[in-house]
Amino acid sequence: MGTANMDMGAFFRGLLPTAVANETGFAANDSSTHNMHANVIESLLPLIGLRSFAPMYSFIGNWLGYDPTFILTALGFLWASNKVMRQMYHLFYGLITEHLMSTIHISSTDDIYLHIMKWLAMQPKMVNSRALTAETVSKTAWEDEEESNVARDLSGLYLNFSNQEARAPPQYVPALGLHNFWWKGQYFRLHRKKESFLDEGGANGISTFKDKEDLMISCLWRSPEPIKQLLAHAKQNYYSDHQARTIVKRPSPQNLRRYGGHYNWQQVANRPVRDMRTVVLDQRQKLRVLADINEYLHPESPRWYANRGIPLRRGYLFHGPPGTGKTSLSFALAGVFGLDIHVISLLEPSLTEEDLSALFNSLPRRCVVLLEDIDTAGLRRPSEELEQVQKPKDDKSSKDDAKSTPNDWKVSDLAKALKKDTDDQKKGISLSGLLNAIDGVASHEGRVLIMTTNVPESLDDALIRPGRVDLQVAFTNATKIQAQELFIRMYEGDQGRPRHSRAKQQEPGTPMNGKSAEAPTNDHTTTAAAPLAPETSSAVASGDLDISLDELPHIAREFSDRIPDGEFSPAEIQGYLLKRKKHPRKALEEAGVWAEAMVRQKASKTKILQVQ
Ligand SMILES: Nc1ncnc2c1ncn2[C@@H]1O[C@H](COP(=O)(O)OP(=O)(O)OP(=O)(O)O)[C@@H](O)[C@H]1O
Repeated sequence: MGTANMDMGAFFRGLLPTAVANETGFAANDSSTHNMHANVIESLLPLIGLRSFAPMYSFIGNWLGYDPTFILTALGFLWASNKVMRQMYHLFYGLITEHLMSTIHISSTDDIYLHIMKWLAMQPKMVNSRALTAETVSKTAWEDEEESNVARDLSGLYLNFSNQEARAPPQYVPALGLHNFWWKGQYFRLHRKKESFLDEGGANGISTFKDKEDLMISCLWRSPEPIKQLLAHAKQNYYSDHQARTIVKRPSPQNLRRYGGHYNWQQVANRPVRDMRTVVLDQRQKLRVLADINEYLHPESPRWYANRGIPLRRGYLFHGPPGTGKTSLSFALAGVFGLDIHVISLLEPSLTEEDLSALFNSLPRRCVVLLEDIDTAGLRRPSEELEQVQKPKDDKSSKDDAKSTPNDWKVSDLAKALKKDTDDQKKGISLSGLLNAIDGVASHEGRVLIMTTNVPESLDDALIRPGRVDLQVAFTNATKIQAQELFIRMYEGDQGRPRHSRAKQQEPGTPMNGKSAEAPTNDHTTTAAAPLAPETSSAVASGDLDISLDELPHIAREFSDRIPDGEFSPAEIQGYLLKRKKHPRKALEEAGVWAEAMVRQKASKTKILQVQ
């Protein structure tokens, strides 16, 4: 017991090194002091439940041959110094962060978040970080792709994209947590963190937890200037090819729109700019619109308008039959002025008048707003129009209805009644709602508003009065000159390697290679099965045509002679040419037959094409 007491004293000296700092020696000679310690320890042991350790402690001491107090003292010292170091580190770090570092916070709901994440994904330095998040990269149809990356099927004739996902490497971005990186010789710290928040009033009014991410970028500098430079650089990088692209935005889904602001619009496409030359339209009309928008967007315009008390807005009405180029011109205009295009269709069922105002309210300073189908505002819903169209066809049934007594009941009556009920509930955008959005308080000044319609006559005068519509552009079915231009546009781009030598050897009007006009004109026509074979990649890629460059204007003129004036929309002519996109001569030869068949089809109002 005495030994145990003595050992326990040593044990406590180890546990409480500061308290026993002046005590030295495992076996103290001073027995009175020793006894006093022993008593104190003996009385403390039951309190701290260490009595059971006493035998083990003496056993370890005997086994080691020296007092375990030294080990415990050393461990205690390490633990304490670790604590002190940590505290000092935090203190030091806190002081540096507070006085020598600057931080900029970025919310994942802001576009800057996209800019910086795209830039980070492109930084090999960050990719070398040991904590990364891998992301699947989905490419758009417009992104360049090497032909050698595309596989073919076993026959070698058809392209095969079954392995395209496997070939696309993931993209790596810094994972959640702290990262350090250097840019332009400057140290940056990136803290990526995620927070959950309770989203009240989610879908069907059910509250759900949602994630929100934040980025904190800090630099070792007393001003955030280096971070601002970094963000500006990331933004520039993000928009590096913006000049050659048009960003298309549409209203976000309803559940996102209720967050307002930035959430109202979502990018749906980022496509190459549409060249103005590819829109076939009367040259004077085109130039007039271009000049008008150019003047309106001039930096001097806001002051000019303000000085005269005129609201800074400009509206355009593009009207004409379907497929005549209204949307195409809008996109080409957005491309010319480097503006994003915000497309709203008034036929969208979930769009309310409040939404429309909110959408106009959250437009950027300069942009093109394309309001499609404005004739549907405040007018009959399309379903009702359909009913009207169907009525003459249903004459027989209406006669039957007349014969039937009021007591006769049909299932179709119930269906009609139910449909009317839902249509009444779904009122859509009223005319006043649309006018409010266009020029009410919510309207954003500075934007280019383009409204399109197929039925200008049905528009309310209020909608097209000056101030709301400042310039009207009429689109018509293709004239002969436009058909000729469409023909040239279709084939000139692919004139990369015209077969001058081969073409020159031909008699004018003689099909290539001496084959009949009906025979496919690529080089795989020697076998009976060849007409079914697709054009091989080399033929498609090289742009080989069955005519020469010099012949194109002449053939285009001949083609336009075979197309009746103002009968077909540019979209119809384009569709015809697209089916013969490597065979302008064939397109010329078959044009007459196609035009006749189309005229017949239109006259008979059938939707089934006899010739395509
Ligand atoms: N004037 C034109 N010049 C060049 N291409 C045209 C022209 N008109 C139509 N097209 C082609 O036809 C297709 C449909 O054109 P677009 O969508 O611009 O017609 P739209 O008048 O807006 O039709 P809708 O009234 O049905 O919306 C596009 O592929 C476009 O390239």
